Amino acid sequence: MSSSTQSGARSGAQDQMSPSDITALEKAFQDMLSSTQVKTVSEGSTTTREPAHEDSEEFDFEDEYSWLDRMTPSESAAFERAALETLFTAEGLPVPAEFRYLLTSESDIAFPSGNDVYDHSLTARFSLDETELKNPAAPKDFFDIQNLNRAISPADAERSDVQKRFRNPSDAPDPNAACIMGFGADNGAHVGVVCDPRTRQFLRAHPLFRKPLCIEPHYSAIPVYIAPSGVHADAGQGLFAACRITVKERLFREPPLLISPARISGHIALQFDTFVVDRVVPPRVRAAYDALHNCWPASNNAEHRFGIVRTNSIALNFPTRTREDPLTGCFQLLSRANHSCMPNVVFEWDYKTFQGSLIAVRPIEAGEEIFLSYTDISARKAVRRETLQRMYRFKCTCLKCGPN
Ligand SMILES: C[S@@+](CC[C@H](N)C(=O)[O-])C[C@H]1O[C@@H](n2cnc3c(N)ncnc32)[C@H](O)[C@@H]1O
Repeated sequence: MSSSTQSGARSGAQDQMSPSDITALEKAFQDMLSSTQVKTVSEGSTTTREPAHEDSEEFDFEDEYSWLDRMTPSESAAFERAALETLFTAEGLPVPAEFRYLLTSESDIAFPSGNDVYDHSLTARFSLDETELKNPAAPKDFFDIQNLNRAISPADAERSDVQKRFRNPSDAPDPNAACIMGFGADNGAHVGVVCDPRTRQFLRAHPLFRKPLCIEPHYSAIPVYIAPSGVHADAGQGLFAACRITVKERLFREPPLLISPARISGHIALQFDTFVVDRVVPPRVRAAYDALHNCWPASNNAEHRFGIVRTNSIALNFPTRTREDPLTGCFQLLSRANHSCMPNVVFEWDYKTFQGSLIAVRPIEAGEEIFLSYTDISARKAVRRETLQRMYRFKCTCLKCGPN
């Protein structure tokens, strides 16, 4: 499966954008494409260009934006429509409804950072909205987890093994997961978040709250592809380098599909089905989430969807949470990386831009599988094996562990 085949349904987020938002976004995007300036990111205090390749002297625009040439006919059509739309606005004419999309149902085009409309770059100003942070009122536009309870019928609950294993009336309400919210563009959240009330307050104050979240670079320009893993016959899919990747290169950034606490009660676990189905997340996100791997046995959809969270979540450091009690994220691409105790990439989460990324820790050749470590690689083999078996249900046979 290639990364572009995963991006199925139309993004609800983009559907809901106002014509002026779309125009501004389109203009910024066009400006960015025609710009001769290389966009910069700051690493700590130093501002540096993010290298496409360590060994390339000049930034190669043709190469960087070659995905424009590789657009499918429907993607091109979407661009044409967007251009038309810009014309309508310039003429002061109402924009016909059929032009109100920048995205097609097949495309998943996101906007590289550095534009001045939705700037997700690391140099962008980051300031939490103080009024929102001080606002004690429970916002109306969030689901109260208690209200979702009714979505699980008693019959379903009775049948569910998850229910039998975890459900305990004293679990509710779970302080770790008292609310469910969408984070991302208005009326079309890109990220579904299960969190505690304090985190909810922080997220509401985040500069990107209700803004479209972007994927960098565009999916078709990301130097990885998804294919059956070579690590083990049962390992499912894996991520592979599409070209040579140099050490310290950041492969891509992507926002999570879903965020949830690492420790979660059975009461909340059972809500995952409803949560994902109940349109808390838009169709694109739901489809991407459902396509992820589940290593846990499941006899119904609730168990299956909870299994996906358990299989694919990566710890994210949030200002509201401790290292011992983190929130975790499931990612469309990132979560496809398999484990090795000798990884070739590390994971990095940036709360400011709301994106996770993979960074190469050594050169990776084209066609080589990309591996993350799911556990503490300084721990003894027996400890690593036990952790991986307990949490991810596989026996690691990487070079460091050996076959036995
Ligand atoms: C986050 S997913 C990784 C992507 C997954 N392989 C897929 O098909 O989408 C984690 C699951 O992948 C499998 N896996 C990851 N690393 C593995 C390895 N080194 N050996 C065997 N299975 C592995 C296990 O089933 C694990 O629960």
